[in-house]
Amino acid sequence: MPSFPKSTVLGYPRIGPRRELKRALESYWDGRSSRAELDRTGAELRERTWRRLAELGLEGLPSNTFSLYDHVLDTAVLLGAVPARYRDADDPYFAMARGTEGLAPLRMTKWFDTNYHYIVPEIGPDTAFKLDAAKPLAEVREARALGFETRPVVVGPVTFLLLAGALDRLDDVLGCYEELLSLLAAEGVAWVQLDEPALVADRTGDELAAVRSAYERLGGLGRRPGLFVASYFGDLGEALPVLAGTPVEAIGVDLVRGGVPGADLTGKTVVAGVVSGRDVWRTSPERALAALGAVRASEVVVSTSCSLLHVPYDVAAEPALEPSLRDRLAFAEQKVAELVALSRAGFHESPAADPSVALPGPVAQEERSPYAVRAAAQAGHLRLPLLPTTTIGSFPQTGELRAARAAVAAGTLSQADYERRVEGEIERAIRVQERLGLDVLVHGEPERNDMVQYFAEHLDGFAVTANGWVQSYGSRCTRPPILHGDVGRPEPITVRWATYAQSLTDKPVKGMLTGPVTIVAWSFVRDDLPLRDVVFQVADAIREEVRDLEAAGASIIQVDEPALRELLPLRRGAQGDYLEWAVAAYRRATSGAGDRTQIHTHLCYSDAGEILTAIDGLDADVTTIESARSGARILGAVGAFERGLGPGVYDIHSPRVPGAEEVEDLLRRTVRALPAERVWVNPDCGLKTRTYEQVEASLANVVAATRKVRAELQA
Ligand code: MET
Ligand SMILES: [Zn+2]
Repeated sequence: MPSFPKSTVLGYPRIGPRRELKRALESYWDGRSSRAELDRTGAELRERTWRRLAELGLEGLPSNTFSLYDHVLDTAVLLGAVPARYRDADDPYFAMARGTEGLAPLRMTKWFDTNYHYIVPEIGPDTAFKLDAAKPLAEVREARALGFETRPVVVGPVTFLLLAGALDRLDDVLGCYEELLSLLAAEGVAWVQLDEPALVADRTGDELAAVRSAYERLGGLGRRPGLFVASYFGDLGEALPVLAGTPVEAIGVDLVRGGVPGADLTGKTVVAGVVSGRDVWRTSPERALAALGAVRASEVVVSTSCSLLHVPYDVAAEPALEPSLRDRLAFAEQKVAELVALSRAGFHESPAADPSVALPGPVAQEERSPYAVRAAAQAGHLRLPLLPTTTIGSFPQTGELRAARAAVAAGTLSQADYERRVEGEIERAIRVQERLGLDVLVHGEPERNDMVQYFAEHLDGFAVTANGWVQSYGSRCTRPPILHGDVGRPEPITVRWATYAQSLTDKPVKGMLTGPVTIVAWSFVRDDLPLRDVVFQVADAIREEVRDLEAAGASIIQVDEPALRELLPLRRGAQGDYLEWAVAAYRRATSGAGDRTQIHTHLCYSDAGEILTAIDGLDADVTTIESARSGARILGAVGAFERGLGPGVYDIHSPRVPGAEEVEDLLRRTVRALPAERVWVNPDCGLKTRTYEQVEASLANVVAATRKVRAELQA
């Protein structure tokens, strides 16, 4: 077996330094450009990446890390797992990813504990696997034509099947992997990378046995490339000795989140992930070298802890960042330079020390009164009808508003003119809600580009980037803020908009905030501080905002935590501790509110059932939660929930307008599962991605259905 190159990355960003792929995809989807043009953009981005990695001195270049949408979907195509209903679509790949007129897309969910979303493969007992190796082979050849030998990267068989909930199909799928390895060997490929991140979560004995048999079988193949099994996002734990006992030549371990393997791995190459792929901070050479030195193996390769897909491209594209912060940052390009330095001289310059912060101490936690006391105080004050109707916060973000924000940034629109437009949007949203007859209104969030970035822009201790885009799914990217210092709230953030909205109506308007866990989950956070302390500090800033909203007259304040589930540790053993401090942070942010102030929270993902106890622990007076999209499955689990609950009756992820009967049906199911006095009626999530036309028609049906069910209950 040829030896493994001295330095490598497990994967690289693919959206393009200026989101070239996003533009090419969206223009192709809209019919403004051809497939050939899209493919040309893809080829340019791949070439650019290989050239840049080689220029920086990286030895082991990956291929097949590019994707037009998602690498898990690519793997499904590779294995022939395309459900029959998509095969006749004009473009089956994008039909699976995005749906067509008559065809819903495949399900999408979050990739382990990241904010990247993958397409969930649909595999049944009848799925006929059949290898289609066109993509990895084409990329190997394309790179070779440019003078680069590459290592194709493919999702491994165990992770792929676990994500699809179909590990029982292992034998069938392994036939395809064997065939792939033979083809790659015939192509002259020296190494292949099989990604098995699922091995860093708790696995049963049967699952570990599947790992053993899979890699014994693939390893036993006569003519094949070297096998590199990559794990990431945590420690391999029990899976390490299992893998080490198979004939695979190289094992990738995450030494940022996991520990240095205690076992002696002589005979294997260890691809040591010492440069983090999950944050934006420069690597401490001392720590990296110590970890590299402690690995006992035949060869040690310097690598990233996971694919660099989860970080932006280049710090050099951020001239506006403060120099003292910029010097501490490493995006993908800088991380590659670190790897090369670590592999060559075994040393590189230490990053500047992080500034010290005043970590929040324990607060004398004021607890709110018991729910019954609060509920009575709120009922007397709010005087809401049975089955109150509300929405989740955002109203449609119009193109004009986005253009206005860009114009402010470009200096062609004054701040005062922009603020007048925001007020105009608030007024529009309030009028629409009044006309529809909703009971609890929202201001519509027109001032927010994003529910986290907006707060980051107004809090001390955060920086926002100009080009720091990270792929979230398909063509969608976010720019996570960077939490780098002491978090503080220099002045009220949302109060003026909330007050303006309330001045327009007699109905209650909810104050609208993002919770501390979500702000931290969707930011790049300092790696030298315990996450818990950082979250508490953010909680204290939100707490001040809650108090100011209350003082300004808000009778209802919503604090959203849609990312509560996302930070849940992959190993069960660590989950309890996390949930405890996450819940404590939420309560710290909200417990300053008086009994008469109704606290709402909002969560949106289909598997909320798993953390229902923690959601209950948030102690919010009202919880709105996604339900319609997942066929109201959550209703089976929420019967014991003792406070207000609004399982969504309108799936806002689809442009479809739900009929009044459909909403009525969902609502009837809800009032059968829960006491009617506790039920709220609302959509699954915010309305920002919808049009006013869709929203008005849908909400009219929601209100009509509610009135009907309400009248029956009161009869
Ligand atoms: C992803 S949860 C979104 C909540 C936010 N208040 C909104 O309505 O957009
Ligand atoms: Zn939501």
